[in-house]
Amino acid sequence: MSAADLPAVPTAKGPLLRARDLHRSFGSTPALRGAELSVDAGEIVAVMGPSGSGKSTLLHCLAGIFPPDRGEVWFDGGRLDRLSESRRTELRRTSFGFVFQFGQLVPELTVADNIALPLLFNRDDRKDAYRRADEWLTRLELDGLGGRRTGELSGGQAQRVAIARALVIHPRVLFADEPTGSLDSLTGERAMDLLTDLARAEGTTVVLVTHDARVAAYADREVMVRDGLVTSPYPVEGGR
Ligand SMILES: Nc1ncnc2c1ncn2[C@@H]1O[C@H](COP(=O)(O)OP(=O)(O)OP(=O)(O)O)[C@@H](O)[C@H]1O
Repeated sequence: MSAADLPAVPTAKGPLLRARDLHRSFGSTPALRGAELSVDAGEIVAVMGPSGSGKSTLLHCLAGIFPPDRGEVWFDGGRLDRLSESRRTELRRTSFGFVFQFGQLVPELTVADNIALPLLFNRDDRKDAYRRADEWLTRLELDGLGGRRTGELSGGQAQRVAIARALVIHPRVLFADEPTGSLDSLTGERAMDLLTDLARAEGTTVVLVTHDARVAAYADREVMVRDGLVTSPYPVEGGR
């Protein structure tokens, strides 16, 4: 899906991703209570905040994993929250990459299979998909590991495979939720070095949820979520 398929485009230029007055509850538990966030193209933004403050829910709404109960999500000038479930799924497959803390790789498949998978889902040529997977293996310092099952990898290697798999489609936005949460600090720093260097080289926008200030320090900008609201920096004039 291209941005042209999204509903009416009111702005020629503006943030790539924007949340306006997002509300989302789970049963009687409010997770978001009017969250606002704007992210420019190419920006790396860290979303910080205490446990249970609504960070992951904000990320899930921004990525169209589920729609908010109320409020708006804009992507590339179009209303993401108004898309059908199937169009949101397609957008995630073609334009967004994801790195989570755990369990994102398919353990029965090899490292190369895992990285090529998003390309194969998008019906890319098989040979080309594996060639590109190979390139990303090198970029993530995983040379020689393409034939291994992902269950045989160290935590740091597995997380770098997950980063390669997220970036192989050249996503417009990379969503990362506690990407180093299961790693020791040195291994986590190496993963963050690679993630942010590659995102900057590719011009990929990154929304990074973390409670770790050392991880957030890799971002261009930090925002704080508290009690379902983005409290810092507060939205300022001109749409930010
Ligand atoms: N699927 C769900 N079902 C029920 N409640 C949920 C669900 N997801 C989130 N919540 C609740 O919504 C609130 C916000 O959760 P969320 O996971 O967004 O916070 P978070 O800041 O990412 O927390 P953490 O840092 O601990 O991952 C919490 O009270 C949480 O218990």
